[in-house]
Parts: sequence; C-alpha cells; structure tokens
Amino acid sequence: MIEIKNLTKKFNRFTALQNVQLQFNTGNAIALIGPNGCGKTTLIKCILGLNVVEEGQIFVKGENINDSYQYRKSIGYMPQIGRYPENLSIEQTINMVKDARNTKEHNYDYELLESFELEKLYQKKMRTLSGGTTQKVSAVLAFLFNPDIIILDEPTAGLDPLAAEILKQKIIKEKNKGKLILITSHLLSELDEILTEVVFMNEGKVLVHQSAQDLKTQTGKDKISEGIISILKTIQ
Ligand SMILES: Nc1ncnc2c1ncn2[C@@H]1O[C@H](COP(=O)(O)OP(=O)(O)OP(=O)(O)O)[C@@H](O)[C@H]1O
Repeated sequence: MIEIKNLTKKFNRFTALQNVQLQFNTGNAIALIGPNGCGKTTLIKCILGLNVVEEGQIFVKGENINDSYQYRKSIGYMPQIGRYPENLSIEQTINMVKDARNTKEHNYDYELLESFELEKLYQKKMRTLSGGTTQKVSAVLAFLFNPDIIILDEPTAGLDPLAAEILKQKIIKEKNKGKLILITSHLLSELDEILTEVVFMNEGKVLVHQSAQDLKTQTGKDKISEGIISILKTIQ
C-alpha cells in the first residue's frame, strides 16, 4: 500500500534520510522507532507530501505521490503538535477541515469525538485548549474521513491515561478492519498490543524492518517493547 524506493532527503547539506527502502502493506500497524532526530517525522512528512521528495520515489496505492495530490485523501494524519486557527472553536475547526475536503457526502467517523466527549467543549476556542485536548482534536481529525492509511506522530504524548487507552483501542479496531497504521512513539509499552511490524531508524537510515513476532523471537522477549529496548541498546 505504501512503497518507498531509494528515498534520500536533504536539508541543504544535511542528509536527514539516506537511501530508505520500505514497503508497508494493508492491515498492519507499523512503529517507526529510533533516537531523537533520526528522521522519523521527516519520513512521515515525505509520505504526506509536506516534504518535497527530490531523490527516490514514494508510491501510495501504486501511485507515485509526485504525480497527483489525490492520494492524500487516503491518509489521515495526526501530527506531533497540531496547529489550528486560534480563534476558531473546536466545532468550527472540524467543520473547516470538512469543508476543505470538499466532499458533500462522506462516511464520517465520529467515534473518537464521542469517546473523548469533545462535543461538550465544542464552543471552546482552539487557543484556550490544553495540550491534551488539542491532541484529542488532532486524533478526531485523523480518523474523521475513514482513511485507509492512518499516520500518527507521537499520538499519546500529552494524553491522559484514559484518553490514551481510548485512542489505542481505536487504532487496534481500525487495523483489524484492514487499514494501514504508521505510528511513531517513544512510549514503547503502549505499542505492545498494537504492533505487527517495527522499523528501526538511526541517523536517517533504516537499520531493521521486521515483524513483531520475529522481533520477539530474535530477542527472546515476550513483549515487543522489551524486544525494541534490546535492539535500541545495540544501535545507540
Ligand atoms: N525543515 C528542516 N530543515 C532542516 N533540518 C530539518 C528540517 N526538518 C528536520 N530536520 C532535521 O532532520 C533530522 C531529523 O528530524 P526528525 O524531525 O525527522 O527526527 P525524529 O526522528 O522525528 O525525532 P524526534 O524523535 O525527536 O521526534 C534532525 O536533525 C532535524 O534537525
């Protein structure tokens, strides 16, 4: 569903991604793991078209992303830090994003909106929201259009434990429907129930891409999070 071929991303002379080759298939939840600054967000932004891809190619559902913007409709994105017009209410923000999609009829997914009980806060202005509530709005928007691919950058950072659990269960539910989930997180214990594959990155390179089961077998650990720690110790 997503294929990345020979992707190199430079910011002036700095190489943030080097010859990245990856393939992600439907029905999987994949964690991008690696130390701060290793290139996780840069990779996500390349897939989203927010970073220009000059060297290498990215295909989403078989289409080269440089050929059309339409592929973005297949992707829901929850950024690390969501930035919204300060003076809009939560309701106006959600309506603005719906309008921007320009689709009259849509099979909207309001499940997270309801679970987070955000309708109670509908009239609050975005600038007055706590960091965690802003994250909830970002999560709602990522799932709202029922996308086939959901990309979550540090999704549970700042969420309270109940909200983090609600989001985790939602991720599992959507993965089980056959969607592709890409997730970056430093909170490894939260990933245990979710993941089917793990990608380890360091200094802009992919070091390992393996299934969660292989990771557990290879490291001799019962939990994915413990297996990830074992691998991280060897690469840091
Ligand atoms: N727009 C940019 N201009 C210049 N350098 C950038 C830009 N975006 C990212 N970088 C650099 O690319 C490297 C990778 O950054 P990136 O945000 O992808 O890391 P990350 O793995 O997501 O880190 P973290 O775990 O801290 O979120 C960093 O050294 C960063 O400073």
